[in-house]
Amino acid sequence: QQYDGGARYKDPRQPLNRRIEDLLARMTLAEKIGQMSQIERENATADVVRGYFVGSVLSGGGSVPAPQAPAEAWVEMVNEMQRAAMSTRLGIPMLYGIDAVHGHGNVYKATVFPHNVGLGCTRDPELVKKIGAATALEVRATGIPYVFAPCVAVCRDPRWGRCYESYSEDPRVVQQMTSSIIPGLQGEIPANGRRGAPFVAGQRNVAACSKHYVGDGGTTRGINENNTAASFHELLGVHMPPYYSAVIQGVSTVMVSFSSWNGVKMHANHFLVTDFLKNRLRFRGFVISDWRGLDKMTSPEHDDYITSVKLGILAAIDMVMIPYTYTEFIDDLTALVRNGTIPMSRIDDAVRRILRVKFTMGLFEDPYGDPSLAGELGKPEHRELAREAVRRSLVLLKNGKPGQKPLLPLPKKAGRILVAGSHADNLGYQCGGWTITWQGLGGNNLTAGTTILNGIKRAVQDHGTEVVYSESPDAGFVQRNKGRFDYAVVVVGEPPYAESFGDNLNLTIPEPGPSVIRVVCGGGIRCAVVLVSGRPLAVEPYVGAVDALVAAWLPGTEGEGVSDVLFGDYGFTGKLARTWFRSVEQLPMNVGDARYDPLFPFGFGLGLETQPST
Ligand SMILES: O=[N+]([O-])c1ccc(O[C@@H]2O[C@@H](CO)[C@H](O)[C@H](S[C@@H]3O[C@H](CO)[C@@H](O)[C@H](O)[C@H]3O)[C@@H]2O)cc1
Repeated sequence: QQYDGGARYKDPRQPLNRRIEDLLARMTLAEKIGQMSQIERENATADVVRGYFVGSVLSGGGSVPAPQAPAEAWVEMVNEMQRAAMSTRLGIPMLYGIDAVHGHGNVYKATVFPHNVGLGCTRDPELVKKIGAATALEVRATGIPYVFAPCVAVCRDPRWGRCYESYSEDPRVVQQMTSSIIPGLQGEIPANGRRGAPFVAGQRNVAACSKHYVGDGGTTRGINENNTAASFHELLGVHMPPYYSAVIQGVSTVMVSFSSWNGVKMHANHFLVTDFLKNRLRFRGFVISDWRGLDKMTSPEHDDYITSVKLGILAAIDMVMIPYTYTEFIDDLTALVRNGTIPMSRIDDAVRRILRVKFTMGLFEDPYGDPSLAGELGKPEHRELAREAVRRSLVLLKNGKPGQKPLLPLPKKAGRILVAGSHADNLGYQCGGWTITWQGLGGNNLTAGTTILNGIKRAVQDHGTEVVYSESPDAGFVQRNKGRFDYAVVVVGEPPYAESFGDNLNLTIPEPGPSVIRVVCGGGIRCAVVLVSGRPLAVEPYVGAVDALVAAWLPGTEGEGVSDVLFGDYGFTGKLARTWFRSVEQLPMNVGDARYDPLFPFGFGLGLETQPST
């Protein structure tokens, strides 16, 4: 059927399902399988996008058009690929996806918000919704309409390298944040919206992706991509609740986990993907695999690949993230359909879901990035929001030794103060993984932001206080000068990491952190220790020696949020969203467990009122 602008599916006045069915009926098998293929941007030349009818392109962690690429370069890159997609016979726009783990973290000069482990401590859904909206604007500033966020993992063991991507060990906190970040990213679903239907409000919002379905945070000893041994009841009670919330909020896509449930790979789990997510929860967006998720179904990886393709597509994965081996995937899936192993009805279900998301989000009407949004990237209002999130995420674990007055809030007016530690003046360390590169970086040149030391200096600059910074002062220095310092701030913690590179069985504070704590705090200077980490660490050996202890998590680019609270311009309001263990031998140990003997329990956090600046 024609309308004045061409085929019915191109007419935005047509009902959604009529557009979907009209387009589907026109598509060849090659065009359908192309829609199910997501390739890495490195391979997405115009010829490949056009020749394989590619439906989606992604940036893997750290995959950028050029180092320190500005928003305009991102928009041009995405639009060039889109022009190729729009030039195909049916002109189906491609969907560009990227991670937004803590803001638009891959992108130079984007606002980097606190990682989820800190946001969970705010217990502030409205704040998290605003972060979603700001993130959507920064992602759109680069011409991208789709993010692989939020991670809605319920991390049950801090030995997991991705625990910082999880809001909490408590599914209710994760649900609360999920129900906020998704409408922040996608926009609020309409009151009369169809349950489970994907929703994106407009061109200042992005399609979201709740991940990694399901049980990614429950693996044995927190081993990344490993097995989650749990009864169906426990899976439903601990790991599934955030997906109820995500579907209710109209999440557009769900990403399947690399992990297994009771020995069955999630990427091959028909019961949980089809029977439960699609049929029981009525999820009507599309299910996407993780990076090379079909390859990783077997050990060794990619062994008997065509069987993995069969199992994954029949489990009901709809779009496959095949960064590099897209020709093999396309050939294998084509063969499986041609020989009847995979029915065309399964392919049509996948393509309907993909088209439903693309039509709903207006991608056919607005396929290209909007250069006028470039100013949204890293804009001051977003940085102020991030600074507020840092303030609200800090958790005060100790303040004052027995019989002594509390150290915090620190007086701005002091003769001389010492700032020490590897994380005091290191923007990369305070951002953590998934920042500019997949694994994150050290140093202060990776992007724009303010370090914790910057914040301390600015806080005291008008009060005649001298700030002495020494990353790793030796005992002699401290002994010679201890009488000259009113107090010290010691900032230590973990270096950046992502995924399996962060798996850690001992969870000790990495050196030189403990040494600096011992030298400074044990050297007779009153000290506040600020811990920059993606999770609770083994701090019991040091708690007695310090005057104050603050969990800052991974605060991101706005380090002044830490000094705002250290000096009392704002109070401490954060509450632990994770149990703080005494010893790793206790793990896993979560709130509600019969055996529960934490150093600091779930929900703990000392309060501290603000004080007039002195
Ligand atoms: O050199 N090595 O050793 C190495 C190892 C593993 C790699 O594998 C790859 O590295 C990353 C960067 O290339 C990719 O982002 C993914 S991660 C995956 O990708 C999705 C899209 O980014 C995210 O939404 C998911 O949440 C996440 O689980 C993969 O792990 C790459 C290199």
